[in-house]
Amino acid sequence: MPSADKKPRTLYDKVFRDHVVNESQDGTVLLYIDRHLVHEVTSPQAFEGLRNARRQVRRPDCTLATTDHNVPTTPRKNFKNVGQFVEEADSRLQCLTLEENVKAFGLTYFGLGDKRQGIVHIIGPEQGFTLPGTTVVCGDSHTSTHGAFGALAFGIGTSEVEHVLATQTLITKRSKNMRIQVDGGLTPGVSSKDIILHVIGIIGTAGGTGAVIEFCGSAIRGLSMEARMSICNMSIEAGARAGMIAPDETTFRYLRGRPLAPVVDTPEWKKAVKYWTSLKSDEGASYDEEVFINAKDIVPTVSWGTSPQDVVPITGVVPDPETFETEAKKESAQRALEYMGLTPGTRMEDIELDKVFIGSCTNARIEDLRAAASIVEGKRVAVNLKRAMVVPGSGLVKKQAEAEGLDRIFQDAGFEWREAGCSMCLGMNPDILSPKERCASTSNRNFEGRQGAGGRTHLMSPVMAAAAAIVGKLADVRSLTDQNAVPAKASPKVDVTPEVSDIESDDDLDRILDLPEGSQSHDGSNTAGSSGGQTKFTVLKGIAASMERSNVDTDAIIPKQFLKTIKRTGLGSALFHSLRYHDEGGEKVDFVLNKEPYRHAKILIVTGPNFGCGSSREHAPWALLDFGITCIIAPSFADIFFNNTFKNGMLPVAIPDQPTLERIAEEARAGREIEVDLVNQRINNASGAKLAAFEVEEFRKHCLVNGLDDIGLTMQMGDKIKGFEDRRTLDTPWLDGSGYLKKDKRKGPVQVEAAPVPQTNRGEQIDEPLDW
Ligand SMILES: CC(C)[C@H](C(=O)O)[C@@H](O)C(=O)O
Ligand code: SF4
Repeated sequence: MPSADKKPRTLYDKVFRDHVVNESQDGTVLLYIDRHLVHEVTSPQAFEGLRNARRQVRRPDCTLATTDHNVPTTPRKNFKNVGQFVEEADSRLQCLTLEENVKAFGLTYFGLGDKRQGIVHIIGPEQGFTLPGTTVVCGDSHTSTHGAFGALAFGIGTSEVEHVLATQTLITKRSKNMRIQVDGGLTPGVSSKDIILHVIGIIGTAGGTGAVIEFCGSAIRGLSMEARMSICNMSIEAGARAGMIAPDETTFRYLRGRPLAPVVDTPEWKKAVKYWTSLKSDEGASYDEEVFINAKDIVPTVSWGTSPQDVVPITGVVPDPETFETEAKKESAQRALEYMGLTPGTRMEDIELDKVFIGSCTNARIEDLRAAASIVEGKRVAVNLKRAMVVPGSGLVKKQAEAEGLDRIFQDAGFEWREAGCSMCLGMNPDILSPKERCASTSNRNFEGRQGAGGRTHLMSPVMAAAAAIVGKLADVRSLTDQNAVPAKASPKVDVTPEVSDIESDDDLDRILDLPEGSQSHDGSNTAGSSGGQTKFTVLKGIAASMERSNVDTDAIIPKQFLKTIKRTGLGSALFHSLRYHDEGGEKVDFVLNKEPYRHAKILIVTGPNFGCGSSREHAPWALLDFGITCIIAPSFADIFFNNTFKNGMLPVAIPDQPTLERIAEEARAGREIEVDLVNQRINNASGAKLAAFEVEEFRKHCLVNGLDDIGLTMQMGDKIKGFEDRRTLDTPWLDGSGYLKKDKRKGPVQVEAAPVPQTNRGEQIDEPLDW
């Protein structure tokens, strides 16, 4: 709740401050988590951890689970159960494991037989589970999506999933504040996906590292909630911890009537709206970084390379690596072009495609499908395409699209119309690209092998993907539509003079509370633990392997096919899989970890920045650990990866000074051992002479040196957490889950058999079978 303190604060500062359970002198914060989304890939090991420690889920009423990554998107007409439906054994095991866990721990679950199932980041907002001013986490990097509501939403690793399940809190630190202001009107054919691709093109995939980005400005204000979600979704591709947009009338209108939002026109709704309206940055709040963009400069944008920052206007050409500033950038562009099978100077519009994918948590909401359908209506998919598919983000999006006849439009044009899931966004399910196949995709990552080993991804907006499907090549949507008008359904609602107003008085609030439905679619008792538990890290001496790469993503550290395990161990042989092995099998002799003495490396030195970017998969540190590497030294790290390493008794050391890092790398290249002394925060050569000093947060060091399990430590703060929860119940009663769980006076919230919610988020009755 707003405090009397007058220091101007940002939106992020406010939401963060409202969730502090405890703050230590070194700035380590125990943060309360309001909403926890769970999926099958990043939760099995967390539930196993709970079982091993005999812990319960603290707040089942604030936890919502679904299955999305592994699920086939084939028709579910004959669906009986997951065991029969999911053919691939590892995928099946992961889905079944989630089902066992949600039953055992009493969680609400939308399984494959439930129309509310879908991609975790689509269903949270759709259900009203995601609310302004909340903290939202999920073992998934695109949790940033939920920031569109003015929530502080971020991805976490599996150890942190376990921590939240057990304690409903996380141990964290304050992030920096970054503001990206986009002003003016968007030109025809340009959508929110183009805004975010443009932004990432400017600030780069490490541009937001360590920061929470607040998106603001008239262009952002003019966007619908769904369009805002696409922007916040990809803040992680900009390296940020989270993305946020201040809630406004558009937000409140979207939330009206959602099953888990406060009921409209009740005192609770009024109280909630009043609080939500206070969630905006104060006049004069300061930011560590600011970027200003004129919306007029944004054109339909596509990616050419293997990083989301590799973007150009569709009217542009494939860039020449020689024009890049540094040797490292030249090399990485060269490598990207080789992988993508592209030649510098080729017009983007001349690039022929094999497949088109419209889907993913970035762009598989109803407005995305409407926009794409408006482009393909009455046309045919180009004959050169092997496949064009539309994968709605949830069962409810699918149902709504069918009610509007969008499925027919797509199918008549030659698209496949599929069931909800992550599908070809990352290919953990049967929807994948074959090697060298080129795909126009509305997803968010174009990393090597992302959509299938050897597959080539071009990122773009739904209307651009639709245009590409019709032309058979990357295409400018503007050439398929009236140049002077935004096609009726082709772009999210854009309002150059947005209807944003400050709420200064009770009259203003009343006006907001009276908002009509509007034109927007309505889509839609813990065992106290003791701390003890992990391997201690004090001094590590050993062989170090050196890699000369930048932006090494977690997909490269451990590709998706290895995420199907339900264990933490056994991933070492798959570490850096595509860098380490040939497609046909057999080791690549040049790769450092295939050479002696580096096969026995205990330390990894990476000379380029932003190691571990992309996905939140804790499988990345698990694979390094299983290989034998417990310390990684690099100029900088992506936030989630950095956190995940500590949770596994590993030490990431940031050495931003390039000459110092080079000195350490030289020792490694010479095959000499190095020594990482955490206690004294020094890196030494084999004979003990100092090569570098390094920084490490006090609390993290304390846990590593003493081998402490932070869940156990947090549980010792049970009283403080309980106190916070009591206050939360008074201040924001709508956050105690009531939608799917009933409360028992003695036991607190307990799970009940899921009865059909009275209404879907679009107002119709649900009559489909529910899982339980
Ligand atoms: C599986 C999950 C950990 C991962 C993520 O965190 O992003 C996935 O959703 C992805 O998009 O790569
Ligand atoms: S990015 Fe792709 S794989 Fe990850 S949650 Fe979104 S749709 Fe699923």
